[in-house]
Amino acid sequence: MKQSKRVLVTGGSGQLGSTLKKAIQSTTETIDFVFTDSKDLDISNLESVMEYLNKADFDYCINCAGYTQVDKAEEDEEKALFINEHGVKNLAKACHSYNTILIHISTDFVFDGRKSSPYLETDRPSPLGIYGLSKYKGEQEVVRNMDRYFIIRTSWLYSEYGHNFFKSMLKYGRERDQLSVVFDQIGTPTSAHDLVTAILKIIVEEIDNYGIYHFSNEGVASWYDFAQAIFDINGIQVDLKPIRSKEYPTPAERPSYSLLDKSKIKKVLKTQIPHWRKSLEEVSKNMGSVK
Ligand SMILES: NC(=O)C1=CN([C@@H]2O[C@H](COP(=O)(O)OP(=O)(O)OC[C@H]3O[C@@H](n4cnc5c(N)ncnc54)[C@H](OP(=O)(O)O)[C@@H]3O)[C@@H](O)[C@H]2O)C=CC1
Ligand SMILES: Cc1cn([C@H]2C[C@H](O)[C@@H](COP(=O)(O)OP(=O)(O)O[C@H]3O[C@@H](C)C(=O)[C@@H](O)[C@H]3O)O2)c(=O)[nH]c1=O
Repeated sequence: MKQSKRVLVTGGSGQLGSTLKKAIQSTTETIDFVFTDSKDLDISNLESVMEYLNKADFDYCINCAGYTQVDKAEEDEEKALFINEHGVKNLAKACHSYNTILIHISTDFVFDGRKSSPYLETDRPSPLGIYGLSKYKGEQEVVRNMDRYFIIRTSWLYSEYGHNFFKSMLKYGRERDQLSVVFDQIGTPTSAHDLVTAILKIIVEEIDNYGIYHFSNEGVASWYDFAQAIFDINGIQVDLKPIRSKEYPTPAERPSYSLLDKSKIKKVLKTQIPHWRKSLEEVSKNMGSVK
């Protein structure tokens, strides 16, 4: 008889993968995790993916791998699609062949932001840029190639690991006297720790309501609000100026509104989700940056 669940993690050295690695150090559950990074397991190589899944009897695969550079993707379309579409297709096919449940992470950037109420899982994606398009195409490959999957769309992920807006603001806020941040893009920051908690709950409780889910922290913010809260909580004095997106031109257009409706995941996991401000205080404490 099988002793404990076996979980394969791809993209294990990125922000989400590192957060997951940290979280399992304090879990009391008997789950065997195998963390891989892009050198151990390149998801864009079908042969390697098949070989890896064949090696062990994995119950779950958590796909933390992805191409995540939103602006660079505009000039790097081929690479973004190779990882976020083709790579995810490989994982979906292999997971299907080896009876492994796939937990795949997607993004609020699959939406165009033209709605004015929180996006539901059933709303039609219409990405504005290449990154969002590549993530949407990846979602479609999962849906097309397998049955037992969770696609979790999340937004504005941050933590003490990897590259993210929270860490950029801590750096710039300390280096500069003045900063300008857009106030006309509205969404919700998500602590990677809270997302990991939800992912682990799916596995531990063997949730079998497969499908697409939305997950972010509770509450609403603009990037300007988020930056201001980062500075307040971390005791950083900087002159922060609210600006419109047109005053901060970027290669990729971002959705002006990308709030995610989380009713479905809260109901299925029978859980509450912390407000983004509360989680920001936690992550700031972990970072050791609170004054
Ligand atoms: N960051 C955010 O704000 C949000 C992220 N997401 C999604 O969450 C997921 C995790 O994001 P996050 O942790 O922030 O991203 P990171 O960029 O921090 O990590 C992604 C990881 O994927 C790895 N990777 C890239 N290409 C491959 C490949 N071909 N095979 C295997 N691994 C590969 C990278 O490794 P290497 O560095 O060696 O290339 C990196 O470690 C992504 O799918 C992303 O789209 C969703 C919403 C918001
Ligand atoms: C650094 C900076 C950014 N901005 C703006 C640019 C942009 O519109 C917004 C967010 O900036 P960033 O480029 O850091 O974040 P961005 O890479 O757009 O973040 C996105 O990443 C991908 C992976 C996702 O899936 C999304 O959910 C989202 O988190 O803030 C400023 O206005 N001032 C600044 O000083």
